Amino acid sequence: MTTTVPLIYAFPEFHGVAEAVADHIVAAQNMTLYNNLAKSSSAASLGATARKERKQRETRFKVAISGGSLIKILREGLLDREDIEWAKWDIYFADERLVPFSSPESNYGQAKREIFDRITAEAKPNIYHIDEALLDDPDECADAYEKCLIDNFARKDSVKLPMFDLLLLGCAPDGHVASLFPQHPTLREQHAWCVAVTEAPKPPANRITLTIPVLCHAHRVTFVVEGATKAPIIKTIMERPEKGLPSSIVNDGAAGRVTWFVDDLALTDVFVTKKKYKFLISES
Ligand SMILES: O=C(O)[C@H](O)[C@@H](O)[C@H](O)[C@H](O)COP(=O)(O)O
Repeated sequence: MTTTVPLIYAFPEFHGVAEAVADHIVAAQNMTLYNNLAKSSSAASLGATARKERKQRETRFKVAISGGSLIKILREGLLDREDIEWAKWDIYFADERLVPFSSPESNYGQAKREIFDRITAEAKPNIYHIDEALLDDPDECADAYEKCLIDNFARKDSVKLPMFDLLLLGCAPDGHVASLFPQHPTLREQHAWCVAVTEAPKPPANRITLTIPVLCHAHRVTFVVEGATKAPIIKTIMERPEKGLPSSIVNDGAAGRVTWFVDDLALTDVFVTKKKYKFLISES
């Protein structure tokens, strides 16, 4: 297993993190839209229709988000900003809990109430959520969501894995990421883009999740982690990658493309060894 020096954005006081995460997201948005525009304009060999289609597809910012406390941080950081081009965003879910959207447990439901419904921009982002009619059939639900990804990431153009421009992920105290749980068989999935999770150790038991290959293939992966309850797991992820926790697998698998936004409390246990880390924003 490779050892990498994690990039950690560390905050002595967490109230600044929503803004810092938002700055990071806007930088990623601008870079993606600018680069993709340049790329699609130079695709001169394509026919006019193909060029138009490709341009429409490529000049979008493709983001996947997980649930939990991340949603509130995104709401705090993103809603008041004017430099977010919501109309060019395609928002997917890294995982979803199979409960009605009206439930407080629903990732889409929470994101809708906290963020999507409050976007004042005239042009809204495209939101890709699960099919609520398939809640009782986890496999069908996962297959349908994978089909949605295939349609939008054009597997027919021999795309082997979808490449999100940005993943925004939380990390749970047990080290699970999206809905990939430690030692759960879904962790070993190598081919599917999206799978059903049943008997999840954290309720609700039924979920769907993007798989490790998809998470590790993203252009940029961002973890946002706060609170003292996360301190032990942050230490384990940073210092014991051989334990193979889901978050460690993504941290290693996307090495060089991963950034962590971690508050002071969650860093308590690694501060003693902080010289090992590259702190981009440190204690000043
Ligand atoms: O649906 C889920 O369970 C989430 O997507 C999950 O992966 C979440 O990101 C972590 O559990 C962290 O959640 P907290 O930030 O709320 O601790």
